Amino acid sequence: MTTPNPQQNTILPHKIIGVGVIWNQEKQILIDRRLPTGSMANLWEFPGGKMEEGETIQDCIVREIREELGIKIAVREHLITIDHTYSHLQVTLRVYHCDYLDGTPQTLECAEFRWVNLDDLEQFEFPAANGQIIAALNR
Ligand SMILES: Nc1nc2c([nH]c(=O)n2[C@H]2C[C@H](O)[C@@H](COP(=O)(O)OP(=O)(O)OP(=O)(O)O)O2)c(=O)[nH]1
Ligand SMILES: [Mg+2]
Repeated sequence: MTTPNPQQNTILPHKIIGVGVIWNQEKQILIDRRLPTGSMANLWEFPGGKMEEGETIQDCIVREIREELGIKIAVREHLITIDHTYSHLQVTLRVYHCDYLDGTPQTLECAEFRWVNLDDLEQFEFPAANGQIIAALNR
């Protein structure tokens, strides 16, 4: 999908991103740090990635979290959907609450990960669109 970019008068790619806010039994949230290469390098994020053809958003979130961290989760209720335009990409972040089920997180496709309390999220540097996710979690 593409969308006009009024700032540059060009066409930007548009990606649907499945994003999981993964809760453990201690009411902590799993965040990961993006790799030092590629777009938005080194920023913290909620695990997830691009939806592929033929999969549901729930399939996408389960798959991405298995690929990036090697853990099993269950996708629960929708939290928020955010449209955001970066300089190189337009994203629709479809964010769902998830329950941690099984497995020890590993840095398969991320630089590091951490279980954090909701109140501690503000200490980490996230992409610009994530301010709305954190605000929704605090409502
Ligand atoms: N997973 C995730 N992506 C986010 C968040 N906030 C945010 O702006 N994004 C953006 C960054 C990226 O442009 C896009 C996610 O795409 P990605 O590059 O991680 O996609 P992917 O995991 O499928 O990785 P790849 O195979 O394309 O390398 O969404 C967030 O909290 N979590
Ligand atoms: Mg990803």
